[in-house]
Amino acid sequence: RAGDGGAAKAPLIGMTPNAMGVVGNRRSTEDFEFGEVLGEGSYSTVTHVTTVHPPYREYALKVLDKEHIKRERKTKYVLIERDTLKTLDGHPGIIKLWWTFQDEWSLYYVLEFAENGELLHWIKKYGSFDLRSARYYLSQILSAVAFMHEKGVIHRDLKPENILLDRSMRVKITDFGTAKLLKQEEVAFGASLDEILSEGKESSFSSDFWALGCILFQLLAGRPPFQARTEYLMFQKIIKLEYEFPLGFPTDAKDLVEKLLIELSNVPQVVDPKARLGGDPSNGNGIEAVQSHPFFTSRIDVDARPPAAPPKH
Ligand SMILES: NC(=O)c1nn(CC2CCNCC2)c2c1CCc1cnc(N=C3C=CCC=C3)nc1-2
Repeated sequence: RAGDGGAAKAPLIGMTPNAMGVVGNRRSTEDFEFGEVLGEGSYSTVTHVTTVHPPYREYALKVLDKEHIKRERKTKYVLIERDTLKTLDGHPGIIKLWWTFQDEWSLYYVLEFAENGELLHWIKKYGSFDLRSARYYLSQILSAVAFMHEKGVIHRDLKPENILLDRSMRVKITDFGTAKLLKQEEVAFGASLDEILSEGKESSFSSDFWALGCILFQLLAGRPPFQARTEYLMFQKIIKLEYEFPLGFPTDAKDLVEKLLIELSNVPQVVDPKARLGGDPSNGNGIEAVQSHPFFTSRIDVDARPPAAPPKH
């Protein structure tokens, strides 16, 4: 480090803030040992990596192919994901983007590693969750969604595949490549924002609430509410609200699912987005209405525990 005065100005050796403003001292793939591939997209691959220098840390390294991004005109989505993760930095329920770097061929996102993978894996492993476990997971997902919406981010693809679990089985939401990041002035609109957005139903906050209803159903039923052989048949079931609760589905959970799964349907009495739980923030029917629902607040007698942290894969 430089002498008097210089120390304050001289950057730490080998440590410079990147575009994220995050000081990362891993500037190339040489700094990582590559492990298993965790997931692949049309222009990216996510791999479990460990730093080769101490302190040894595990990350999920997302490698994005520059040529493919340009060819497929995906630059906008790449930037939305980066900016969204930067905007959401700091919430424990959202995968953290530690830093980024690039080389001639690729962009690299150094992301938090969620050791226990997808929530969907554990729903399939256990068949379905008990009420206490469903509340454990849904309350963490809701906390992350509340934070996202407060920051003007709509995920738009919330599902058990994109809800990851860390080594302590804590929720870590990922995959913001299709998220909508509202401009500051749009976020400033606050309560009336949802109405502006609900013209384009696919991009309003309510699409995340719909997803919460589907996730809660799946946690307790062990299957999604809507299943069909084709997308067209699926869409028909959704707009007609054609789904059935299995016998024994808990009452409070049933009520919450019914109140969340009314947004995208065209059932006459619910065309108004305000009819949906969470759909009218200006009248106290915002995300707080979901958080204060009896599903989260009523006593559960069953002394069930969320799935214990499982043995390593
Ligand atoms: N698209 C991504 O950004 C992404 N994709 N994955 C793996 C996907 C596998 C299919 N379902 C969605 C996620 C990740 C991330 C973020 C960062 C991230 C962090 N930890 C894990 N962990 C996993 C552990 C075991 C199996 C799968 C993923 N995965 C990811």
